[in-house]
Amino acid sequence: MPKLSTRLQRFRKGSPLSFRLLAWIILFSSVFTLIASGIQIYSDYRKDLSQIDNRMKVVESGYASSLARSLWALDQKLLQTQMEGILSLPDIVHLRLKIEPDSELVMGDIDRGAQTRSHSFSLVHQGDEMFKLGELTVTADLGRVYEEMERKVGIILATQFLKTFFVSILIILIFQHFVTRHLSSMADYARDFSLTNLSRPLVLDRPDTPSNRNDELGRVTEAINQMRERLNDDLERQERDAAEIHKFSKAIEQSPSSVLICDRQWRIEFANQKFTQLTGYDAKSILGNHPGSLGEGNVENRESRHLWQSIRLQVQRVGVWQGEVNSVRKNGERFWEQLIVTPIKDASGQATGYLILGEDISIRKRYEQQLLRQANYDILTGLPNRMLALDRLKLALAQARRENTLVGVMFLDLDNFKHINDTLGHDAGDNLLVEAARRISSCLRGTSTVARLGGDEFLVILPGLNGADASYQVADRILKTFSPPYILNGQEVFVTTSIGIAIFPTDSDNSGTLLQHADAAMYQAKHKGKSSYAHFAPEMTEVSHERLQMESRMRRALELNEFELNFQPIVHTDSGNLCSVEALLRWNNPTMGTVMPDRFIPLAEETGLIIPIGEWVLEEACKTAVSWKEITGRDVGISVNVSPRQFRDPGFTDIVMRALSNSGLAANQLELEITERLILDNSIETAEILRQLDRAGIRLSVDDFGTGYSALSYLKSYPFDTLKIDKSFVQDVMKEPEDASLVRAIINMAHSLGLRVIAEGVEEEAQTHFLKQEGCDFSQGYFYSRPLPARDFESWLKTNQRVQI
Ligand SMILES: Nc1nc2c(ncn2[C@@H]2O[C@@H]3COP(=O)(O)O[C@H]4[C@@H](O)[C@H](n5cnc6c(=O)[nH]c(N)nc65)O[C@@H]4COP(=O)(O)O[C@H]3[C@H]2O)c(=O)[nH]1
Repeated sequence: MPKLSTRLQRFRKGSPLSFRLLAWIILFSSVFTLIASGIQIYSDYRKDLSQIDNRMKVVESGYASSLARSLWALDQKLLQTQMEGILSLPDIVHLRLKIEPDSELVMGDIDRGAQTRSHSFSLVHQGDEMFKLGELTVTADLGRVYEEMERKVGIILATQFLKTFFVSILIILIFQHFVTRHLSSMADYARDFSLTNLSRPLVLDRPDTPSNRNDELGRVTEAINQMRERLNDDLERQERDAAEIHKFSKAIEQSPSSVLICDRQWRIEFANQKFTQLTGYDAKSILGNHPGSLGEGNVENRESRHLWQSIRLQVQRVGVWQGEVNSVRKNGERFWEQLIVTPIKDASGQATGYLILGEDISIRKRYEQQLLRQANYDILTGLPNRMLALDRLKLALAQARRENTLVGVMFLDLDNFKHINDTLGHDAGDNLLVEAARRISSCLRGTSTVARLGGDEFLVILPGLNGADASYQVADRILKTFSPPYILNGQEVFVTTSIGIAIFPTDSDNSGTLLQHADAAMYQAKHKGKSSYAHFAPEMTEVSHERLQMESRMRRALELNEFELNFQPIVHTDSGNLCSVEALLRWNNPTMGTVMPDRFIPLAEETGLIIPIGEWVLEEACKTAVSWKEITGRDVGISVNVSPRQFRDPGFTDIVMRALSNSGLAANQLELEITERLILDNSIETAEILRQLDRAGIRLSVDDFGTGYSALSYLKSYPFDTLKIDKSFVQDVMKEPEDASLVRAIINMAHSLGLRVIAEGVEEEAQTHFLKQEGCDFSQGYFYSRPLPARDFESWLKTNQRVQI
């Protein structure tokens, strides 16, 4: 409780309401008191007057007969005594007795100016007859009554005023205690109220009881505190929003991607630092411009106009545009960027602007082009490789079908290449291949294709022929260009070639069969004597007899239990500790011996036998992996190769899930290795199967990366966990700087896509140092262990020092 002095001070200074209240209470109560007192005084006055009247009536009733008797008896003395008796009565000051007929007796005095009241009555003798003897007029002085009234007025006014004053003070003090001081606190609170002290609630100096909480002050306090809390919340939200906005704007400003924000009319409103870095345009200088108008002359550029038109349409229809764009920097230099364009929508879903995110992918593009070259061209000769040659062959066949022409397919093999390679060395062999490629190419027209299929095998495709003769002429020309000697290691060497020819559509209308026929014809040519050509004839298919035999053996191999799995460890590159194991298939045939997968898997694929074989591999691999837990005391993951044919089989996912449930292997311990070629078909089914497997928790890896069309951008679209760099790159990292830079780029890019990397074919320690330095996650190769049969691999697991158990 504040001290009395403080309360008084507050009362005087800070409580005008109390003062005004006091004044009004005094005024009203005074008026009221005055009216009440007036009524009271008036009624007392009336009472006094009626007392006097009564007294005079009492005189009449008490003295009239005795006075009449005294008059009748003419007893003057008695009359006087009686009149003196009347005069002694209070307030009676004057008596006038008129005696009949005409005498008068007066007693007492009346002060001049005095207020009086008189009462007259007749004095009558009551005998047989009634005689009026006289009349007495009694006069009373009202002076005492008036004095009394004045005194009363004084007393009443004084007491009423004091009473009113003190009651008012009391009321005020009570009011002040219960109301106004709290109002003052509220006023002080409201005066001090600011956004900086929102956490201090308003607390009134009174007990916190339910009744206090529910009265008006309690409710106002609660309302103020609720308002404070709301403000507090709003402020906090505002601060949070501001912090978020600040964070986002910083993130956008410092984003590693370039960011452009455009308004609804595609006018640039904002560009971040990265955009300036990437394009050379200062943000301020491009505000208001269309993003497609940047770059000299771009406004006029039809290509750019079309591009932005289709971007605009797709964003409107689909809600996003994504693609790779060849953009121009301010200095005119071109670069590749990956753009994502999305609308910025308001709460009602209306586009209020557009967000354009850009990422410089020039390096990736360069490597993709390099990889593309690598995948499609033979590095040594610069000629298309097998893959590109097959593509071209398919194109040529399609064109020939449309134009009704023939296509010549030639298979070439250098007759004594192996001997030259062995005797003169690999460099001489390489030089020979380069020169042979040049000579073959020199015999062909622009539309023809010459490709190196591998080793010393070349393929020539002659599209748009009118007859088979044209292909014989080309074959003759080629044989002739081979006549001059080759200079290898300073020596003249004579090299010949054998050519097999198959013609579309007479020999086959299918590219694969055409190649087989050309191959068969080439063997025929070789048998005929070298340096010749042969056109395919059906008898030559004998060659495929071997294939048929293999196929029928393979059909029985599963029943006869001829398949076996070998296991090769995959280790952590930095520690050499075991990470997981790859299962590799072997076929132990009594006649053919151990057949390696490269020999029989393509045939298994072609014949569809890969599906039951693949199922057996999955079952066996999962079961074996579970059995290792007893040896190592921990889960060991297993990688299983899946061929495209197997993958596209409708029952594939069921087969995988069954293998997991039969063996009890956890899904995340199984990794499926899928070749890069499979992703290239880019079909919806492929994507869906991959996603199904991913959802089931199975790990997915891209195998033989670098041998197909290594488009890293495709990898983004699929849920891969791991990328396996093909051994052909890894094996030469210490010899070929180009391979080293390619491996480095693949590792970096895979990491940037969130993929882990396995290097295959690690054979030397130096390679492990290189891979460690480049941050390659895992390694696999003969350096760690060759693929081993199950029992040998178990011993490896038990004895290998590097295994962390
Ligand atoms: N030069 C060299 N080679 C190394 C080294 N380390 C491992 N390798 C070999 O590299 C191949 C790695 O397997 P891949 O790339 O998946 O290539 C495999 C895979 O694509 C396929 N394959 C193997 N088993 C299966 C299977 O069960 N199903 C299917 N569909 N394909 C399989 O056959 C291919 C060849 O298998 P393998 O002959 O066992 O050959 C294996 C392995 O023995 C090394 O340091 N140097």
